[in-house]
Amino acid sequence: TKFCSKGDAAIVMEQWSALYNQDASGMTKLLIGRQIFDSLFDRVPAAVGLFNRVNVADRNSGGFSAHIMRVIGGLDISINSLGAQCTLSSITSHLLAQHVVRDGVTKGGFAMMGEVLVSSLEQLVEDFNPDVWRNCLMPILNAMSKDLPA
Ligand code: HEM
Repeated sequence: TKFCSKGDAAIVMEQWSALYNQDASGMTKLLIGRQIFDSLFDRVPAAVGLFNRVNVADRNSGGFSAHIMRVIGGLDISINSLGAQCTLSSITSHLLAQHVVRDGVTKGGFAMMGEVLVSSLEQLVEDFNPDVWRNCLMPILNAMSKDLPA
């Protein structure tokens, strides 16, 4: 299997930046993130409880909205670093460290997040190619979760 070739990375970065860029309003970014979390929670209702600290009980609250923006921001800088291996690996190891300390966060949860991202982005990105996106998202998510429990 070939993981995220330069050509794949270029497509993903370009398609991502068409969706998530400086012209997209904060509200648009929040809606993208909310859709991703809603579909994660639809598939894995048990995951909701992991986010009690950030007021997941009210998904429109400031606390949960701010959480969504931290996550989507982490995804954004990761995708934007697909062409820069060193930068990407320092970002993913930082994100890994931020998750290792959270009880209940698992590799399985990240695998599910990968599927959720692909199916949500499919509806938002023009000319979406799921294989290309998988090739590039999986290494990011795997690196972010490599020391988590299964
Ligand atoms: C695209 C994948 C993901 C990215 C980029 C991401 C990014 C982040 C970021 C930036 C934070 C804030 C860290 C901090 O301020 O300490 C965070 C917190 C957290 N993440 Fe993730 N995350 C991802 C996926 C997941 C998944 C799949 C789970 C669980 C199944 C998860 C569970 C959590 C939890 C429980 C917190 C702590 C919330 C709190 O502040 O109480 N994350 N994540």
